[in-house]
Amino acid sequence: MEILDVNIPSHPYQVKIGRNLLASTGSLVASVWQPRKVALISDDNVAPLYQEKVAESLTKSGFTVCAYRFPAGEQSKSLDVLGELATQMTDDGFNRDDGVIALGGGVTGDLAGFVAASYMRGLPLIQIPTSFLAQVDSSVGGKTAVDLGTTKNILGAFLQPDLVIVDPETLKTLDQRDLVEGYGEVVKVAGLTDHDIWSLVKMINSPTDILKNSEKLSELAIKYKAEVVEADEKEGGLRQVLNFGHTIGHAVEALSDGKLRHGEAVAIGMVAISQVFTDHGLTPATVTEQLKERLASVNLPVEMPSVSPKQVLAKVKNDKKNHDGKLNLVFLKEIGGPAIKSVDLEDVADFLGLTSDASSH
Ligand SMILES: O=C(O)C(=O)C[C@@H](O)[C@H](O)[C@H](O)COP(=O)(O)O
Ligand SMILES: [Zn+2]
Repeated sequence: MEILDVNIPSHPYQVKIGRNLLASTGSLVASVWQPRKVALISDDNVAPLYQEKVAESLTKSGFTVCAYRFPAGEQSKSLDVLGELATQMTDDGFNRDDGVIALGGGVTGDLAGFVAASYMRGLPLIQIPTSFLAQVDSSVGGKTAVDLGTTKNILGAFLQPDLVIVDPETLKTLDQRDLVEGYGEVVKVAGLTDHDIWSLVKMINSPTDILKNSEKLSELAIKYKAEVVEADEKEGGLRQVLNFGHTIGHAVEALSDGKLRHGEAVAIGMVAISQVFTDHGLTPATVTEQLKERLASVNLPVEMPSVSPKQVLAKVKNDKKNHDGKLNLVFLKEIGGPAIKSVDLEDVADFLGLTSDASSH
């Protein structure tokens, strides 16, 4: 088992990575929590695969498990589903002595995380990510949220988990598209940091390669993310780099009406923003080409879908990285060299080339 420390000063915790760790969930959870009642939250894809096994292990270690499930998909990251889960927890008598465990992919982590953050103003949380996207990115760092209509992650809270358990065996049950979308976030980290992870990414050319290297990729991606959130937990500065590709990515994801997965939209968003900065002479063309080539090598989408630039612009202007009338855009000066450019909101359309419905990047 690999143990990574996330040394956030106010809330340090560990990420434990190892094959078949799900079977030992009870003892792992017991290493950070006294026996208590736990809300074990999964979607209806993951619940039939792992909920019983995890519940059994927790019960053996003295926990009382209430297993809840919700319909799979981004549309469940909603206030309605949040309310349904909280209602079940109220019916089952949950209070502040209890805890929430998110068992599933990115949607589950964000949703169950926000249930934990908001129920009685905060219950402790443990993340057990079962998708590649959640393992390499969303389970670490404490972002929790739901969407409002097509506006992504607009209601949420920072709640660091007490423990993250990563079992790479769960990736074997993912369909190819789910595996590959998570890899979009890995390429993001590789672009931001270079070093070992970019060297490994350069050798990956198929979903099989992703699966073979998933453990090492998770370890490297989580190590980098831990360093960033240790330095800037609440995204006041450095953490914004983790949003590389997300400004345009979130916009096209929201406008795709469920057709694009998060990691796919981020792949499109990284190439689009990188091309913008290449056009402005701030990102070398070779960097944009390399990003595009690495993403396309596993069949991630890299071209903007046909969406109205006006609609993209409206979404982009609503971005969380918008401060004091300026939008902070993350770009790469080189592989491993992220930077942030603040652009006045009134200049964003010109800067991004989103000026008319006839043109888009
Ligand atoms: O953890 C972060 O910080 C990130 O930005 C990671 C992103 O990959 C992730 O998609 C995050 O949830 C986006 O957050 P948001 O603040 O842009 O909603
Ligand atoms: Zn993301």
